[in-house]
Amino acid sequence: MKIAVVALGKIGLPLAVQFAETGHEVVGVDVNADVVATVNRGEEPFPGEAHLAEKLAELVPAGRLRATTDYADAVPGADAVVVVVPLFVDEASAEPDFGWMDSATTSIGEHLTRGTLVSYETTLPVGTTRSRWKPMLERISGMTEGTDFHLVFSPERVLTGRVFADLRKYPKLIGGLSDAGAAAARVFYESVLEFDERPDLDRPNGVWDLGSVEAAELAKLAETTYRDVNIGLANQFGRFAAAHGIDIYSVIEASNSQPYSHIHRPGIAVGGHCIPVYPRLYLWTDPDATVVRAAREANTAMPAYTVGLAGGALGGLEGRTVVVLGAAYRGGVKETAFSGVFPTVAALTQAGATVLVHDPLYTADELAGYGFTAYELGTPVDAAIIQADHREYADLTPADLPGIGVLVDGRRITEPEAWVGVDRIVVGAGRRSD
Ligand SMILES: NC(=O)C1=CN([C@@H]2O[C@H](COP(=O)(O)OP(=O)(O)OC[C@H]3O[C@@H](n4cnc5c(N)ncnc54)[C@H](O)[C@@H]3O)[C@@H](O)[C@H]2O)C=CC1
Ligand SMILES: CC(=O)N[C@H]1[C@@H](OP(=O)(O)OP(=O)(O)OC[C@H]2O[C@@H](n3ccc(=O)[nH]c3=O)[C@H](O)[C@@H]2O)O[C@H](C(=O)O)[C@@H](O)[C@@H]1O
Repeated sequence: MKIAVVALGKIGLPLAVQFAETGHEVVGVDVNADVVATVNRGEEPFPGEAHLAEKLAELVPAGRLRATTDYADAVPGADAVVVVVPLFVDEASAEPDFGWMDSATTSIGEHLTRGTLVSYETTLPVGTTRSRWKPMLERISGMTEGTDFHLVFSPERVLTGRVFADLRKYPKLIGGLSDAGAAAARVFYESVLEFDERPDLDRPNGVWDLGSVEAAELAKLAETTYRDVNIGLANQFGRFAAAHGIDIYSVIEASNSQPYSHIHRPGIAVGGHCIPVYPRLYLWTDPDATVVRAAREANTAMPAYTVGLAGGALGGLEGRTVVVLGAAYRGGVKETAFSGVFPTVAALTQAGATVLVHDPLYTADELAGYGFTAYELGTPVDAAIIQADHREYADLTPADLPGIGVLVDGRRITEPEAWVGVDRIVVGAGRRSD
């Protein structure tokens, strides 16, 4: 098969590699010429994805995978076009911003030929595939979906950093506009993916046809909104527990020892371009979903609450020097989309603190690009707030942060024994040391 993968980002590039590894001819299209050039050298454009570097170094020189900025070089004659261009939510209006996706869809439509399966994998509001992509592709290509080409939605559910393992582990959900489209998608995904056995599932692991594009769209929004709502609940429990001298982590461990409880972890922020965003895509079509809205509010309140913990312990933040540890939205990922670093720095600055930011994955110049002043370990500070659970932060000691009086651990990754003599506060557990 000839396959085009549209967007060689943190998801699209590993997908292109996966498809090439299963013996197909794969061309990746990206508008970023630097990304294309890097891939064509057989190198990875971003760090952190397990096995990506070695797979690229093998597949690209062997001519099994290449990249281009030119849709005309990738889409015509393709058996399948897989689209993973990001969709954004406009911060001010809370409306989805389809800009990048519309542009990609226009380019695909201009070069689409008969017999191609087009599969959108980007997370979408329910109804988008049918009401937006179908008419757009038909108008631009001059062809008819269902007879000339097939259009399906198949959400991508993998976690960055372990994409290749997750592709084997999770059922591949699909939804078509017709039975024939769904059948074509099944044939395609069964030929490019291999699935681990999952005795824990009621159905065999593999391609799961959900019967409609809308059901497949909702499945992705449901699982991610569930995560946000669950974390929102954990954050409310955590705030209550800390106020009552209870360690929520031991409570959650106890509650989750029974099979019907899966309470997530409280923390300083819910970041990334997925979990904080998808509930808003869901709310866009179901504005009455009060549970979803309340969880969003509970989670967005956490950075200011966490800064308040530091301020309370220091007796005010005016004139204090505070370092925020972690610019990334979670540990081990070089990504700042909706990261808790932004509201945390804003709240500290507003309270009059001098704010520094540290992240092992970012250079001082990169941090300056966000308007942050970089912090070097070993420089005196009054307080530190752990924002991202980078592994390195578990090993920090007060000697790394000379003068530190207060540590607010927003991710509960430090051990109390290492912080004797420092006022250590864990979000969700307060000052308890057990
Ligand atoms: N990052 C994640 O953890 C996950 C993301 N997803 C889905 O994958 C989508 C993509 O996410 P990432 O790969 O992380 O994004 P990314 O930000 O890593 O990469 C996006 C790429 O799209 C390219 N691009 C923009 N406009 C384009 C166009 N018109 N034509 C071709 N390429 C274009 C950019 O140059 C960039 O290389 C997300 O919106 C989400 O729906 C799904 C599961 C996990
Ligand atoms: C494990 C999982 O299901 N992940 C899905 C998710 O991945 P992502 O990279 O966003 O990470 P993740 O969800 O762990 O953390 C988000 C934030 O919550 C915070 N977080 C997390 C867990 C918790 O208990 N508490 C908490 O505060 C955490 O600190 C972060 O700030 O979104 C992807 C996507 O839809 O595109 C899915 O494909 C993935 O399967």
